[in-house]
Amino acid sequence: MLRVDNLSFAYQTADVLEELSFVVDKGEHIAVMGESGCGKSTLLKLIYGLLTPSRGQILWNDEMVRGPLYKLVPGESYMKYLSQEFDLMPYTTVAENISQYLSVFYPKQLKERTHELLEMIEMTKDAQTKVKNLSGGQQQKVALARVLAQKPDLLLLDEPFSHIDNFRKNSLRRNLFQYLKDEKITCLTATHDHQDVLPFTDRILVLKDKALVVDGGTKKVYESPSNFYVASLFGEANTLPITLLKPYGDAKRDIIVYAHEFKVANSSGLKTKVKKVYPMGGYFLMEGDTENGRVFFHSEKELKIGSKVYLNVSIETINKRLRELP
Ligand SMILES: Nc1ncnc2c1ncn2[C@@H]1O[C@H](COP(=O)(O)OP(=O)(O)OP(=O)(O)O)[C@@H](O)[C@H]1O
Repeated sequence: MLRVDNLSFAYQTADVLEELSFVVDKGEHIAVMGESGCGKSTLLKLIYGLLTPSRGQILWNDEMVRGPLYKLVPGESYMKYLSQEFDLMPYTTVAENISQYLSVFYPKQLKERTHELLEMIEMTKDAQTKVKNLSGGQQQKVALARVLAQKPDLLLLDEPFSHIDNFRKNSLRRNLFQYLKDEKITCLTATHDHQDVLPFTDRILVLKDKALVVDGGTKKVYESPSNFYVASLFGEANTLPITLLKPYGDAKRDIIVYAHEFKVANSSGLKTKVKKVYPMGGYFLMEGDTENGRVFFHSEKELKIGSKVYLNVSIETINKRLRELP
């Protein structure tokens, strides 16, 4: 179990994290989310022991994680950290990079393990290619395989798929997170991409203004975001006075509606004038004007700029959001 207690950290004089406390159970998958610069990477570096907390402590199975003031070589053997810089050996092969930390005294196991990881990252054909000749996305996959080689108990991933194309990203995510679940490897993933989060994590930590503002189950955080900042981590969201959607509602309350939760109708609902159209492949993201200001919504059909439509939200969604309001 990972325990973070009252953790604070400052670079020189600038405070980055203040009094964070949370616990992660063995085998849990956690997403660390928040706007750029909110301290996601810093938190992972603190947990890995690359930085020393200003206050508070980090414990893994009741053992204190030692920062660089106490250890010459940072990091504990039971954990691995995949940073945004891949830190590979460019002039050696993919297979050599992956097996770098495996024991040469067990050549059979070394070969099998390397092959298993090459299969996971779908790069068996590139085993003998030198890393310097790989693309950024391929290097990121090799770096990922390398941190898995020794089967860590705790894995810290910083934007692990940021360089990988969508086509391969999806299968890599499925392979990786299934493997981590099967092996009961605890994992914290810092990410901006909700597609890394919704299908694969158990819980979400949201950072804002140096603090941990949300610690909750993934489904709950997504379905009942506590505010607009949290909802925006999952895509286009809107904040609307409840009266615009439900005439008998409490006039002072706003609710959050994701763009995909609106249903477009020809009459009755929130009157909206179409302003902009963004083709998204399977649907159109629309920007519209209402009496309350700008609104984002999805439409299956391309709507004409300047046309008037009416937006509706299901009563289940409204009730769900109202229940969760403080
Ligand atoms: N080595 C450093 N020295 C001084 N300030 C730093 C250093 N590294 C990061 N910072 C600052 O600390 C804050 C948190 O940075 P961090 O990289 O942890 O954010 P992040 O949430 O991971 O951002 P991103 O999503 O863009 O990767 C930022 O304001 C950043 O400018």
